[in-house]
Amino acid sequence: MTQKPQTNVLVHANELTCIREERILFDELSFDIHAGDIVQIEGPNGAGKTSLLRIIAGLSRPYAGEVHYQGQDITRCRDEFNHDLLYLGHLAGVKSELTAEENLNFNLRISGYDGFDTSDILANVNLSGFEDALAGHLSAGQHRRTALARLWHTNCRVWILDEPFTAIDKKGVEELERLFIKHAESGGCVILTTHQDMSVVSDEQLRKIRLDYRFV
Ligand SMILES: Nc1ncnc2c1ncn2[C@@H]1O[C@H](COP(=O)(O)OP(=O)(O)OP(=O)(O)O)[C@@H](O)[C@H]1O
Repeated sequence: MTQKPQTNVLVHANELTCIREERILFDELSFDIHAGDIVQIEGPNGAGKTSLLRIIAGLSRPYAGEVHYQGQDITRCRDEFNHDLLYLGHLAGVKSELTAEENLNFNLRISGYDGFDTSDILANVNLSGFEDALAGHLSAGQHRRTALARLWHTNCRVWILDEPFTAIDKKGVEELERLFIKHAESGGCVILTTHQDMSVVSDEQLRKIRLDYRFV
């Protein structure tokens, strides 16, 4: 089913149903995500938050329903959607055998960016002096920051971030929150999961979509 797009709806979830191991995680779930939205998918462990993010990102298929990007089913505008999508999963896509700088370079290049001063970008995430450290030798928080560094340099409008604050210290979380606000204000959207409360993004700026663990 193709929906008529509202002008500022970026992502539309249309009656999504997800079943895992014979358990219905969510059923006929629909929502719109607009330009300017910061949306937290919340719910207890195992409720289906990561499953929902992966479906929105087109990484896995729902049992039923579709995801639309700017009015088109994402299975029919995959190139355009992927071009505008930045997905950061649990495992964050950081290679332990590469340095922090090599990881960032790699991630920027596969997203089509080249020739940038990566040391400036790493400075944004407090990794100055660690450019040449192997990611495998970094602390958990520094490892995560290596993955997050690309957020400071992307033109992608849709950010889907699975637990971006994991292992990040308080100041780092606040910097990320400010970046989310800036991104939303410039016409993008952020869809994230976190078990932490946010302190910079206000209740008015944050939309929540709740999933509850179901017993069937
Ligand atoms: N590919 C899969 N195959 C089978 N079961 C899966 C798969 N992916 C997720 N599940 C199951 O679906 C349920 C929801 O998992 P999911 O990772 O989406 O939850 P979550 O809400 O993100 O949890 P958490 O807060 O712990 O990260 C879990 O019971 C999980 O074991």
